[in-house]
Amino acid sequence: MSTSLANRFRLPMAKTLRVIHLVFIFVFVLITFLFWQQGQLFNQGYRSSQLGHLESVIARLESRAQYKVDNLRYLKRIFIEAMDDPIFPGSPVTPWELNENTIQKPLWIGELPLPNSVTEEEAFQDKKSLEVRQQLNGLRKIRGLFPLATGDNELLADLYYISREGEFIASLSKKVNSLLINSYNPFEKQGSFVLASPLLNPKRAPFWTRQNIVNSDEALINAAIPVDFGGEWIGLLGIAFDRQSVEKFLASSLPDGSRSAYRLYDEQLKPLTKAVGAENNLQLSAEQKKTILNMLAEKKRGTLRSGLTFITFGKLKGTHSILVNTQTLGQGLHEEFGRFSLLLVTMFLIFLFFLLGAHSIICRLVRNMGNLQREMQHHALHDDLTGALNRRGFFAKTSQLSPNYVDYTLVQLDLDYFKKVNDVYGHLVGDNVLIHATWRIQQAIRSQDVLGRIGGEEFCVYLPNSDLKTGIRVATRIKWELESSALILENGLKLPITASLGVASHSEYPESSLDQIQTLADMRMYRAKTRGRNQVCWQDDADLEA
Ligand SMILES: Nc1nc2c(ncn2[C@@H]2O[C@H](COP(=O)(O)OP(=O)(O)OP(=O)(O)O)[C@@H](O)[C@H]2O)c(=O)[nH]1
Repeated sequence: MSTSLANRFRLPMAKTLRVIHLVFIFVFVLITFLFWQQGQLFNQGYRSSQLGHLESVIARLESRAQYKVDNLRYLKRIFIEAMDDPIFPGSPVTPWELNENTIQKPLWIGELPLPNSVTEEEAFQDKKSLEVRQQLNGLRKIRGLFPLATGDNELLADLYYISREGEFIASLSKKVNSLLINSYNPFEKQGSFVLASPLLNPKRAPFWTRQNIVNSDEALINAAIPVDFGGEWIGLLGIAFDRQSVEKFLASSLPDGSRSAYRLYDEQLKPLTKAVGAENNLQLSAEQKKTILNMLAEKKRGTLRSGLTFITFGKLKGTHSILVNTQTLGQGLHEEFGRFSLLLVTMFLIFLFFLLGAHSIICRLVRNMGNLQREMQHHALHDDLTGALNRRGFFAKTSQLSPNYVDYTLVQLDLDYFKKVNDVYGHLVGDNVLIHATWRIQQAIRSQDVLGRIGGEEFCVYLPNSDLKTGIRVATRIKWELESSALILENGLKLPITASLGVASHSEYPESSLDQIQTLADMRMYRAKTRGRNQVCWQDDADLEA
Protein backbone atom coordinates (compact mmCIF):
# COMPACT_ATOMS: atom_id res chain seq x y z
CA MET A 1 0.00 0.00 0.00
CA SER A 2 1.29 3.45 -0.69
CA THR A 3 2.53 5.43 2.31
CA SER A 4 -0.16 8.11 2.04
CA LEU A 5 -2.90 5.50 1.93
CA ALA A 6 -1.36 3.58 4.83
CA ASN A 7 -0.99 6.80 6.81
CA ARG A 8 -4.70 7.46 6.43
CA PHE A 9 -5.29 4.41 8.62
CA ARG A 10 -2.21 4.59 10.82
CA LEU A 11 -2.82 8.13 12.03
CA PRO A 12 -6.24 7.65 13.64
CA MET A 13 -4.92 4.54 15.41
CA ALA A 14 -1.87 6.40 16.73
CA LYS A 15 -4.20 9.17 17.87
CA THR A 16 -6.53 6.71 19.58
CA LEU A 17 -3.60 5.09 21.34
CA ARG A 18 -2.34 8.48 22.44
CA VAL A 19 -5.76 9.32 23.90
CA ILE A 20 -5.84 5.95 25.68
CA HIS A 21 -2.35 6.55 27.14
CA LEU A 22 -3.41 10.00 28.33
CA VAL A 23 -6.60 8.68 29.94
CA PHE A 24 -4.67 5.98 31.76
CA ILE A 25 -1.97 8.41 32.86
CA PHE A 26 -4.69 10.69 34.20
CA VAL A 27 -6.37 7.82 36.09
CA PHE A 28 -2.98 6.68 37.42
CA VAL A 29 -2.03 10.17 38.61
CA LEU A 30 -5.46 10.73 40.18
CA ILE A 31 -5.60 7.42 42.05
CA THR A 32 -1.93 7.68 43.06
CA PHE A 33 -2.66 11.13 44.46
CA LEU A 34 -5.63 9.77 46.43
CA PHE A 35 -3.52 6.91 47.80
CA TRP A 36 -0.71 9.34 48.59
CA GLN A 37 -3.14 11.59 50.43
CA GLN A 38 -4.42 8.62 52.40
CA GLY A 39 -0.80 7.63 53.09
CA GLN A 40 -0.08 11.12 54.40
CA LEU A 41 -3.04 10.82 56.78
CA PHE A 42 -1.73 7.47 57.99
CA ASN A 43 1.70 8.96 58.35
CA GLN A 44 0.40 11.79 60.49
CA GLY A 45 -1.67 9.33 62.52
CA TYR A 46 1.37 7.11 62.98
CA ARG A 47 3.52 10.05 64.07
CA SER A 48 1.00 11.18 66.66
CA SER A 49 0.47 7.63 67.89
CA GLN A 50 4.24 7.18 68.35
CA LEU A 51 4.46 10.54 70.09
CA GLY A 52 1.50 9.50 72.25
CA HIS A 53 3.35 6.31 73.30
CA LEU A 54 6.47 8.30 74.08
CA GLU A 55 4.47 10.86 76.06
CA SER A 56 2.88 8.11 78.13
CA VAL A 57 6.26 6.54 78.92
CA ILE A 58 7.73 9.94 79.77
CA ALA A 59 4.74 10.70 82.01
CA ARG A 60 5.16 7.37 83.83
CA LEU A 61 8.89 7.88 84.21
CA GLU A 62 8.40 11.38 85.51
CA SER A 63 5.69 10.31 87.93
CA ARG A 64 7.84 7.43 89.21
CA ALA A 65 10.81 9.75 89.53
CA GLN A 66 8.63 12.22 91.39
CA TYR A 67 7.40 9.42 93.65
CA LYS A 68 10.98 8.58 94.56
CA VAL A 69 11.82 12.19 95.21
CA ASP A 70 8.72 12.54 97.42
CA ASN A 71 9.89 9.52 99.40
CA LEU A 72 13.34 11.03 99.73
CA ARG A 73 11.75 14.11 101.26
CA TYR A 74 9.80 11.90 103.65
CA LEU A 75 12.89 9.90 104.63
CA LYS A 76 14.88 13.08 105.12
CA ARG A 77 12.29 14.20 107.67
CA ILE A 78 12.47 10.88 109.49
CA PHE A 79 16.25 11.00 109.34
CA ILE A 80 16.46 14.46 110.91
CA GLU A 81 13.90 13.59 113.57
CA ALA A 82 15.82 10.42 114.37
CA MET A 83 19.04 12.34 114.92
CA ASP A 84 17.37 13.92 117.95
CA ASP A 85 15.61 10.71 118.89
CA PRO A 86 16.24 9.89 122.49
CA ILE A 87 15.71 6.12 121.87
CA PHE A 88 19.46 5.56 121.66
CA PRO A 89 20.77 8.47 123.69
CA GLY A 90 24.50 8.20 123.87
CA SER A 91 24.37 4.61 122.80
CA PRO A 92 27.78 3.42 121.71
CA VAL A 93 28.48 2.80 118.12
CA THR A 94 28.79 -0.95 117.97
CA PRO A 95 32.11 -2.30 116.76
CA TRP A 96 30.74 -4.19 113.72
CA GLU A 97 29.54 -0.95 112.29
CA LEU A 98 33.04 0.41 112.46
CA ASN A 99 34.77 -2.66 111.13
CA GLU A 100 35.61 -2.55 107.45
CA ASN A 101 34.93 -6.26 107.21
CA THR A 102 31.32 -5.47 107.87
CA ILE A 103 31.04 -4.03 104.39
CA GLN A 104 28.73 -6.96 103.59
CA LYS A 105 26.30 -5.74 106.20
CA PRO A 106 23.41 -3.61 105.04
CA LEU A 107 24.53 -0.63 107.00
CA TRP A 108 28.14 0.02 106.33
CA ILE A 109 30.26 2.80 107.52
CA GLY A 110 33.33 3.55 105.57
CA GLU A 111 35.37 6.36 104.33
CA LEU A 112 35.20 8.32 101.12
CA PRO A 113 38.47 9.48 99.68
CA LEU A 114 37.63 13.09 100.33
CA PRO A 115 40.57 15.42 100.81
CA ASN A 116 41.13 16.11 104.47
CA SER A 117 38.77 13.34 105.37
CA VAL A 118 38.43 12.41 108.96
CA THR A 119 39.35 8.84 109.84
CA GLU A 120 36.90 6.65 111.66
CA GLU A 121 38.96 6.74 114.83
CA GLU A 122 39.20 10.51 114.70
CA ALA A 123 35.49 10.77 114.05
CA PHE A 124 34.66 9.07 117.31
CA GLN A 125 37.32 10.64 119.45
CA ASP A 126 36.77 14.32 118.90
CA LYS A 127 33.72 16.44 119.31
CA LYS A 128 32.40 15.29 115.95
CA SER A 129 31.72 11.83 117.33
CA LEU A 130 28.41 12.96 118.74
CA GLU A 131 27.30 14.27 115.40
CA VAL A 132 28.36 11.01 113.74
CA ARG A 133 26.44 9.05 116.30
CA GLN A 134 23.41 11.21 115.67
CA GLN A 135 23.63 10.56 111.97
CA LEU A 136 23.93 6.84 112.63
CA ASN A 137 20.82 7.04 114.76
CA GLY A 138 19.04 8.60 111.86
CA LEU A 139 20.22 5.93 109.50
CA ARG A 140 19.20 3.19 111.94
CA LYS A 141 15.76 4.68 112.01
CA ILE A 142 15.52 4.70 108.24
CA ARG A 143 16.87 1.17 108.21
CA GLY A 144 14.01 0.24 110.46
CA LEU A 145 11.73 1.23 107.60
CA PHE A 146 13.52 -0.93 105.04
CA PRO A 147 11.47 -4.07 105.69
CA LEU A 148 8.37 -2.06 104.83
CA ALA A 149 9.85 -1.34 101.44
CA THR A 150 10.00 -4.77 99.97
CA GLY A 151 8.34 -6.33 96.95
CA ASP A 152 7.81 -4.12 93.94
CA ASN A 153 8.69 -1.00 95.79
CA GLU A 154 12.46 -1.05 95.56
CA LEU A 155 12.72 2.51 96.60
CA LEU A 156 14.95 1.91 99.55
CA ALA A 157 17.17 -0.70 98.01
CA ASP A 158 19.46 1.91 96.53
CA LEU A 159 19.11 4.52 99.22
CA TYR A 160 22.29 6.07 100.58
CA TYR A 161 23.52 8.73 102.90
CA ILE A 162 26.84 10.52 102.54
CA SER A 163 27.97 12.83 105.25
CA ARG A 164 29.15 16.14 103.99
CA GLU A 165 32.62 15.56 105.31
CA GLY A 166 32.70 12.21 103.60
CA GLU A 167 33.26 10.36 106.80
CA PHE A 168 30.93 7.60 105.97
CA ILE A 169 28.67 6.31 103.32
CA ALA A 170 25.78 4.11 104.11
CA SER A 171 23.33 2.24 102.01
CA LEU A 172 21.42 -1.00 101.92
CA SER A 173 23.57 -2.66 99.31
CA LYS A 174 27.26 -3.23 99.00
CA LYS A 175 26.91 -2.70 95.25
CA VAL A 176 25.60 0.82 95.62
CA ASN A 177 28.29 1.58 98.14
CA SER A 178 31.05 0.48 95.83
CA LEU A 179 29.45 2.28 92.86
CA LEU A 180 29.25 5.47 94.88
CA ILE A 181 32.86 5.14 95.89
CA ASN A 182 33.89 4.37 92.30
CA SER A 183 31.91 7.24 90.91
CA TYR A 184 33.36 9.65 93.38
CA ASN A 185 35.86 12.09 91.96
CA PRO A 186 37.56 14.19 94.60
CA PHE A 187 38.96 16.62 92.03
CA GLU A 188 35.55 17.57 90.78
CA LYS A 189 34.32 17.86 94.32
CA GLN A 190 31.36 15.71 93.36
CA GLY A 191 28.58 17.33 91.40
CA SER A 192 26.04 16.28 94.00
CA PHE A 193 27.82 18.09 96.76
CA VAL A 194 28.16 21.22 94.72
CA LEU A 195 24.48 21.20 93.76
CA ALA A 196 23.47 20.57 97.39
CA SER A 197 25.28 23.63 98.72
CA PRO A 198 23.01 26.33 100.18
CA LEU A 199 24.57 28.80 97.78
CA LEU A 200 23.42 26.89 94.67
CA ASN A 201 20.39 25.29 96.25
CA PRO A 202 18.90 27.83 98.65
CA LYS A 203 15.51 26.11 98.53
CA ARG A 204 17.13 22.79 99.58
CA ALA A 205 15.28 21.14 96.71
CA PRO A 206 15.84 17.60 95.47
CA PHE A 207 17.91 17.28 92.28
CA TRP A 208 19.19 14.70 89.82
CA THR A 209 22.82 14.15 88.86
CA ARG A 210 24.81 11.78 86.74
CA GLN A 211 28.18 10.47 87.89
CA ASN A 212 30.54 8.55 85.67
CA ILE A 213 31.89 5.37 87.17
CA VAL A 214 35.68 5.26 86.98
CA ASN A 215 37.14 2.84 84.42
CA SER A 216 33.79 1.99 82.86
CA ASP A 217 31.32 3.47 80.37
CA GLU A 218 28.63 3.27 82.98
CA ALA A 219 27.17 6.09 84.96
CA LEU A 220 25.24 6.38 88.15
CA ILE A 221 22.03 8.40 88.23
CA ASN A 222 21.33 10.03 91.52
CA ALA A 223 18.23 11.56 92.97
CA ALA A 224 19.55 13.50 95.94
CA ILE A 225 18.33 15.89 98.59
CA PRO A 226 20.51 18.01 100.87
CA VAL A 227 20.21 17.25 104.61
CA ASP A 228 20.50 20.13 107.06
CA PHE A 229 20.57 19.77 110.82
CA GLY A 230 20.68 22.49 113.45
CA GLY A 231 20.99 25.12 110.75
CA GLU A 232 23.99 23.37 109.19
CA TRP A 233 24.26 21.38 106.00
CA ILE A 234 25.46 17.95 107.13
CA GLY A 235 25.08 15.61 104.18
CA LEU A 236 23.17 14.18 101.26
CA LEU A 237 20.41 11.64 101.24
CA GLY A 238 19.96 10.02 97.87
CA ILE A 239 18.93 7.13 95.71
CA ALA A 240 21.47 5.74 93.28
CA PHE A 241 20.48 3.98 90.09
CA ASP A 242 22.97 1.98 88.17
CA ARG A 243 22.30 1.00 84.51
CA GLN A 244 20.37 -2.16 85.35
CA SER A 245 18.14 -0.43 87.83
CA VAL A 246 17.44 2.42 85.38
CA GLU A 247 16.62 -0.18 82.70
CA LYS A 248 14.30 -1.95 85.16
CA PHE A 249 12.76 1.38 86.01
CA LEU A 250 12.29 2.19 82.33
CA ALA A 251 10.95 -1.29 81.50
CA SER A 252 8.37 -1.02 84.26
CA SER A 253 7.16 2.25 82.70
CA LEU A 254 6.52 0.85 79.20
CA PRO A 255 2.93 0.41 78.08
CA ASP A 256 1.80 -3.19 77.70
CA GLY A 257 2.38 -4.77 74.26
CA SER A 258 4.62 -1.93 73.07
CA ARG A 259 6.37 -2.84 69.82
CA SER A 260 9.03 -0.16 70.13
CA ALA A 261 12.45 -0.01 71.71
CA TYR A 262 13.05 2.69 74.31
CA ARG A 263 16.40 3.95 75.45
CA LEU A 264 17.31 6.61 77.94
CA TYR A 265 20.13 9.02 77.11
CA ASP A 266 21.71 11.89 78.98
CA GLU A 267 21.46 15.44 77.72
CA GLN A 268 24.36 14.93 75.30
CA LEU A 269 22.69 11.77 74.00
CA LYS A 270 25.17 9.45 75.67
CA PRO A 271 23.25 6.25 76.44
CA LEU A 272 22.27 5.71 80.06
CA THR A 273 20.59 2.37 79.41
CA LYS A 274 20.47 -0.38 76.83
CA ALA A 275 17.41 -0.58 74.58
CA VAL A 276 14.38 -1.69 76.54
CA GLY A 277 11.14 -3.11 75.15
CA ALA A 278 11.01 -4.60 71.64
CA GLU A 279 14.43 -5.75 70.51
CA ASN A 280 16.21 -3.04 68.57
CA ASN A 281 19.93 -2.44 68.69
CA LEU A 282 19.84 0.81 66.79
CA GLN A 283 22.80 3.07 67.55
CA LEU A 284 22.14 6.73 66.91
CA SER A 285 24.58 8.06 64.34
CA ALA A 286 26.43 11.34 64.90
CA GLU A 287 24.21 12.94 62.26
CA GLN A 288 21.02 11.69 63.92
CA LYS A 289 22.21 12.87 67.33
CA LYS A 290 22.94 16.30 65.91
CA THR A 291 19.48 16.51 64.31
CA ILE A 292 17.75 15.35 67.51
CA LEU A 293 19.67 17.83 69.69
CA ASN A 294 18.89 20.66 67.25
CA MET A 295 15.21 19.77 67.27
CA LEU A 296 15.15 19.47 71.06
CA ALA A 297 16.66 22.95 71.36
CA GLU A 298 13.40 24.27 69.89
CA LYS A 299 10.76 21.94 71.30
CA LYS A 300 10.43 19.22 73.91
CA ARG A 301 9.37 16.36 71.60
CA GLY A 302 10.08 15.38 68.03
CA THR A 303 10.07 12.67 65.40
CA LEU A 304 12.64 11.68 62.80
CA ARG A 305 12.50 9.17 59.97
CA SER A 306 15.83 7.54 59.31
CA GLY A 307 15.83 4.94 56.55
CA LEU A 308 13.35 2.27 57.61
CA THR A 309 13.47 3.32 61.26
CA PHE A 310 11.17 5.81 62.88
CA ILE A 311 12.63 7.72 65.83
CA THR A 312 10.58 9.58 68.45
CA PHE A 313 12.28 11.50 71.23
CA GLY A 314 11.48 13.76 74.14
CA LYS A 315 13.06 15.45 77.15
CA LEU A 316 12.28 14.34 80.69
CA LYS A 317 11.62 16.98 83.29
CA GLY A 318 13.99 17.17 86.24
CA THR A 319 16.12 14.14 85.46
CA HIS A 320 18.06 15.88 82.65
CA SER A 321 17.61 12.92 80.37
CA ILE A 322 16.20 12.23 76.91
CA LEU A 323 13.98 9.30 76.10
CA VAL A 324 14.37 7.94 72.56
CA ASN A 325 11.94 5.52 71.00
CA THR A 326 12.90 3.64 67.85
CA GLN A 327 10.62 1.52 65.76
CA THR A 328 11.75 -0.46 62.76
CA LEU A 329 9.48 -1.08 59.78
CA GLY A 330 9.04 -4.72 60.87
CA GLN A 331 7.95 -3.69 64.36
CA GLY A 332 5.68 -0.97 62.99
CA LEU A 333 3.93 -3.42 60.66
CA HIS A 334 2.73 -5.39 63.69
CA GLU A 335 0.85 -2.37 64.94
CA GLU A 336 -2.51 -1.11 63.75
CA PHE A 337 -1.09 1.75 61.68
CA GLY A 338 1.46 -0.60 60.14
CA ARG A 339 -1.26 -3.07 59.16
CA PHE A 340 -3.36 -0.29 57.62
CA SER A 341 -0.35 1.01 55.71
CA LEU A 342 0.39 -2.50 54.46
CA LEU A 343 -3.23 -2.80 53.35
CA LEU A 344 -2.98 0.57 51.61
CA VAL A 345 0.21 -0.42 49.77
CA THR A 346 -1.33 -3.78 48.79
CA MET A 347 -4.45 -2.04 47.49
CA PHE A 348 -2.30 0.38 45.51
CA LEU A 349 -0.30 -2.48 44.00
CA ILE A 350 -3.52 -4.32 43.09
CA PHE A 351 -4.87 -1.13 41.53
CA LEU A 352 -1.61 -0.68 39.61
CA PHE A 353 -1.72 -4.29 38.45
CA PHE A 354 -5.29 -3.95 37.16
CA LEU A 355 -4.61 -0.55 35.62
CA LEU A 356 -1.57 -1.83 33.73
CA GLY A 357 -3.50 -4.98 32.73
CA ALA A 358 -6.47 -2.96 31.46
CA HIS A 359 -4.13 -0.55 29.64
CA SER A 360 -2.29 -3.36 27.88
CA ILE A 361 -5.56 -5.16 26.92
CA ILE A 362 -7.17 -2.01 25.54
CA CYS A 363 -4.02 -1.03 23.61
CA ARG A 364 -3.80 -4.54 22.16
CA LEU A 365 -7.48 -4.39 21.14
CA VAL A 366 -7.00 -1.03 19.46
CA ARG A 367 -3.87 -2.27 17.65
CA ASN A 368 -5.66 -5.43 16.51
CA MET A 369 -8.57 -3.36 15.26
CA GLY A 370 -6.15 -1.09 13.44
CA ASN A 371 -4.36 -4.03 11.84
CA LEU A 372 -7.68 -5.55 10.83
CA GLN A 373 -8.77 -2.27 9.33
CA ARG A 374 -5.48 -1.99 7.45
CA GLU A 375 -5.82 -5.55 6.18
CA MET A 376 -9.38 -4.88 5.01
CA GLN A 377 -8.20 -1.73 3.32
CA HIS A 378 -5.37 -3.61 1.66
CA HIS A 379 -7.82 -6.20 0.34
CA ALA A 380 -10.13 -3.48 -0.88
CA LEU A 381 -7.38 -1.83 -2.90
CA HIS A 382 -5.24 -4.76 -4.01
CA ASP A 383 -5.63 -7.73 -6.23
CA ASP A 384 -5.37 -10.93 -4.19
CA LEU A 385 -3.88 -12.98 -7.02
CA THR A 386 -1.00 -10.76 -8.20
CA GLY A 387 -0.61 -8.39 -5.23
CA ALA A 388 -0.74 -5.40 -7.63
CA LEU A 389 -3.24 -2.58 -7.08
CA ASN A 390 -6.75 -3.45 -8.33
CA ARG A 391 -8.80 -1.08 -10.45
CA ARG A 392 -10.08 0.82 -7.41
CA GLY A 393 -6.66 1.02 -5.81
CA PHE A 394 -4.97 2.06 -9.05
CA PHE A 395 -7.32 4.97 -9.75
CA ALA A 396 -7.37 6.03 -6.08
CA LYS A 397 -3.61 6.19 -6.07
CA THR A 398 -3.07 7.74 -9.52
CA SER A 399 -5.77 10.38 -9.05
CA GLN A 400 -3.96 11.34 -5.83
CA LEU A 401 -0.66 11.53 -7.68
CA SER A 402 -1.66 13.18 -10.95
CA PRO A 403 -2.16 16.75 -9.60
CA ASN A 404 1.47 16.60 -8.41
CA TYR A 405 2.81 15.66 -11.83
CA VAL A 406 2.18 17.99 -14.72
CA ASP A 407 3.13 15.34 -17.24
CA TYR A 408 2.34 11.70 -16.92
CA THR A 409 1.87 8.87 -19.35
CA LEU A 410 -0.30 5.77 -19.15
CA VAL A 411 0.57 2.38 -20.67
CA GLN A 412 -2.49 0.18 -21.06
CA LEU A 413 -1.75 -3.49 -21.78
CA ASP A 414 -3.79 -6.63 -22.37
CA LEU A 415 -2.35 -10.15 -22.55
CA ASP A 416 -2.85 -11.76 -25.95
CA TYR A 417 -5.04 -14.84 -26.42
CA PHE A 418 -5.39 -15.32 -22.72
CA LYS A 419 -8.74 -17.07 -23.08
CA LYS A 420 -6.93 -19.78 -25.01
CA VAL A 421 -4.48 -20.31 -22.16
CA ASN A 422 -7.39 -20.88 -19.81
CA ASP A 423 -9.15 -23.12 -22.26
CA VAL A 424 -6.11 -25.23 -23.15
CA TYR A 425 -4.14 -25.38 -19.86
CA GLY A 426 -6.81 -24.59 -17.33
CA HIS A 427 -7.47 -21.63 -15.00
CA LEU A 428 -4.63 -22.51 -12.64
CA VAL A 429 -2.07 -22.07 -15.39
CA GLY A 430 -3.98 -18.93 -16.45
CA ASP A 431 -3.53 -17.56 -12.87
CA ASN A 432 0.19 -18.39 -12.96
CA VAL A 433 0.50 -16.52 -16.26
CA LEU A 434 -1.09 -13.46 -14.60
CA ILE A 435 1.30 -13.66 -11.60
CA HIS A 436 4.29 -14.19 -13.92
CA ALA A 437 3.26 -11.29 -16.18
CA THR A 438 2.83 -8.96 -13.17
CA TRP A 439 6.30 -9.79 -11.96
CA ARG A 440 7.81 -9.23 -15.41
CA ILE A 441 6.03 -5.89 -15.85
CA GLN A 442 7.37 -4.78 -12.47
CA GLN A 443 10.89 -5.59 -13.71
CA ALA A 444 10.41 -3.23 -16.62
CA ILE A 445 9.18 -0.16 -14.69
CA ARG A 446 10.70 2.22 -12.09
CA SER A 447 9.86 2.20 -8.42
CA GLN A 448 7.86 5.45 -8.65
CA ASP A 449 5.72 4.04 -11.51
CA VAL A 450 2.36 2.61 -10.49
CA LEU A 451 1.14 -0.74 -11.77
CA GLY A 452 -2.51 -1.84 -11.52
CA ARG A 453 -4.43 -4.88 -12.69
CA ILE A 454 -7.53 -3.07 -13.83
CA GLY A 455 -9.34 -5.98 -15.52
CA GLY A 456 -9.06 -9.77 -16.01
CA GLU A 457 -5.85 -9.85 -18.05
CA GLU A 458 -5.68 -6.09 -18.43
CA PHE A 459 -3.00 -3.92 -16.73
CA CYS A 460 -2.29 -0.23 -16.62
CA VAL A 461 0.99 1.48 -15.76
CA TYR A 462 1.11 5.10 -14.60
CA LEU A 463 4.40 6.83 -15.38
CA PRO A 464 4.75 10.12 -13.49
CA ASN A 465 6.81 12.97 -14.96
CA SER A 466 6.98 11.22 -18.33
CA ASP A 467 6.14 12.32 -21.81
CA LEU A 468 4.86 10.18 -24.69
CA LYS A 469 8.36 9.29 -25.81
CA THR A 470 9.29 7.91 -22.43
CA GLY A 471 5.97 6.07 -22.31
CA ILE A 472 6.68 4.39 -25.69
CA ARG A 473 10.14 3.37 -24.41
CA VAL A 474 8.73 1.85 -21.22
CA ALA A 475 5.91 0.08 -23.13
CA THR A 476 8.45 -1.42 -25.55
CA ARG A 477 10.55 -2.59 -22.58
CA ILE A 478 7.46 -4.25 -21.03
CA LYS A 479 6.59 -5.92 -24.35
CA TRP A 480 10.13 -7.21 -24.54
CA GLU A 481 10.18 -8.42 -20.92
CA LEU A 482 6.98 -10.42 -21.51
CA GLU A 483 7.84 -12.00 -24.82
CA SER A 484 11.37 -12.86 -23.72
CA SER A 485 10.28 -14.80 -20.65
CA ALA A 486 7.90 -17.61 -21.39
CA LEU A 487 6.25 -19.39 -18.45
CA ILE A 488 7.71 -22.88 -17.97
CA LEU A 489 4.91 -25.34 -17.22
CA GLU A 490 5.16 -28.41 -14.97
CA ASN A 491 5.69 -30.67 -18.01
CA GLY A 492 8.59 -28.44 -19.08
CA LEU A 493 6.63 -26.86 -21.88
CA LYS A 494 7.35 -23.19 -22.50
CA LEU A 495 4.24 -21.05 -22.61
CA PRO A 496 4.98 -17.78 -24.45
CA ILE A 497 3.35 -14.60 -23.14
CA THR A 498 2.73 -11.54 -25.26
CA ALA A 499 0.68 -8.43 -24.80
CA SER A 500 -0.74 -5.57 -26.83
CA LEU A 501 0.10 -2.12 -25.39
CA GLY A 502 -1.42 1.31 -25.90
CA VAL A 503 0.40 4.48 -24.77
CA ALA A 504 -1.21 7.89 -24.14
CA SER A 505 0.40 10.92 -22.51
CA HIS A 506 -1.10 13.87 -20.65
CA SER A 507 1.36 16.07 -22.55
CA GLU A 508 -0.59 15.27 -25.75
CA TYR A 509 -3.88 16.58 -24.32
CA PRO A 510 -2.99 18.78 -21.31
CA GLU A 511 -6.66 19.73 -20.76
CA SER A 512 -7.77 16.07 -20.48
CA SER A 513 -8.55 14.26 -17.27
CA LEU A 514 -6.90 11.07 -16.06
CA ASP A 515 -9.98 9.05 -17.17
CA GLN A 516 -9.80 10.55 -20.64
CA ILE A 517 -6.09 9.77 -20.98
CA GLN A 518 -6.77 6.21 -19.78
CA THR A 519 -9.59 5.82 -22.35
CA LEU A 520 -7.21 7.05 -25.05
CA ALA A 521 -4.52 4.55 -23.97
CA ASP A 522 -7.18 1.80 -23.99
CA MET A 523 -8.26 2.70 -27.52
CA ARG A 524 -4.64 2.60 -28.69
CA MET A 525 -4.21 -0.76 -26.94
CA TYR A 526 -7.21 -2.13 -28.95
CA ARG A 527 -5.62 -0.71 -32.06
CA ALA A 528 -2.49 -2.72 -31.24
CA LYS A 529 -4.74 -5.81 -30.93
CA THR A 530 -6.41 -5.24 -34.28
CA ARG A 531 -3.05 -4.59 -35.89
CA GLY A 532 -1.89 -8.06 -34.98
CA ARG A 533 -1.13 -8.04 -31.22
CA ASN A 534 2.27 -8.17 -29.45
CA GLN A 535 3.01 -4.58 -30.32
CA VAL A 536 2.92 -1.04 -28.91
CA CYS A 537 0.54 1.55 -30.35
CA TRP A 538 0.68 5.30 -29.47
CA GLN A 539 -1.13 6.78 -32.44
CA ASP A 540 -4.78 7.53 -33.25
CA ASP A 541 -6.56 6.28 -36.39
CA ALA A 542 -6.14 9.65 -38.09
CA ASP A 543 -2.40 9.61 -37.51
CA LEU A 544 -2.17 6.10 -38.85
CA GLU A 545 -4.23 6.87 -41.96
CA ALA A 546 -2.08 9.92 -42.55
N1 LIG B 1 -7.16 -17.77 -15.17
C1 LIG B 1 -7.78 -16.58 -15.10
N2 LIG B 1 -8.44 -16.14 -16.15
C2 LIG B 1 -9.06 -14.95 -16.13
C3 LIG B 1 -8.98 -14.14 -15.00
N3 LIG B 1 -9.70 -12.97 -15.24
C4 LIG B 1 -10.17 -13.08 -16.53
N4 LIG B 1 -9.79 -14.26 -17.04
C5 LIG B 1 -10.04 -14.76 -18.32
O1 LIG B 1 -9.38 -14.01 -19.30
C6 LIG B 1 -10.03 -14.24 -20.54
C7 LIG B 1 -10.07 -12.98 -21.34
O2 LIG B 1 -10.41 -13.34 -22.67
P1 LIG B 1 -10.67 -12.32 -23.79
O3 LIG B 1 -11.27 -11.03 -23.19
O4 LIG B 1 -11.48 -13.00 -24.80
O5 LIG B 1 -9.29 -11.95 -24.37
P2 LIG B 1 -8.16 -12.86 -25.00
O6 LIG B 1 -8.52 -14.30 -24.99
O7 LIG B 1 -6.91 -12.52 -24.24
O8 LIG B 1 -8.06 -12.35 -26.45
P3 LIG B 1 -7.43 -11.04 -26.87
O9 LIG B 1 -7.45 -10.08 -25.71
O10 LIG B 1 -8.28 -10.61 -28.00
O11 LIG B 1 -6.05 -11.40 -27.29
C8 LIG B 1 -11.41 -14.76 -20.21
O12 LIG B 1 -11.51 -16.12 -20.62
C9 LIG B 1 -11.51 -14.66 -18.72
O13 LIG B 1 -12.26 -15.74 -18.16
C10 LIG B 1 -8.28 -14.62 -13.87
O14 LIG B 1 -8.19 -13.98 -12.81
N5 LIG B 1 -7.69 -15.85 -13.98
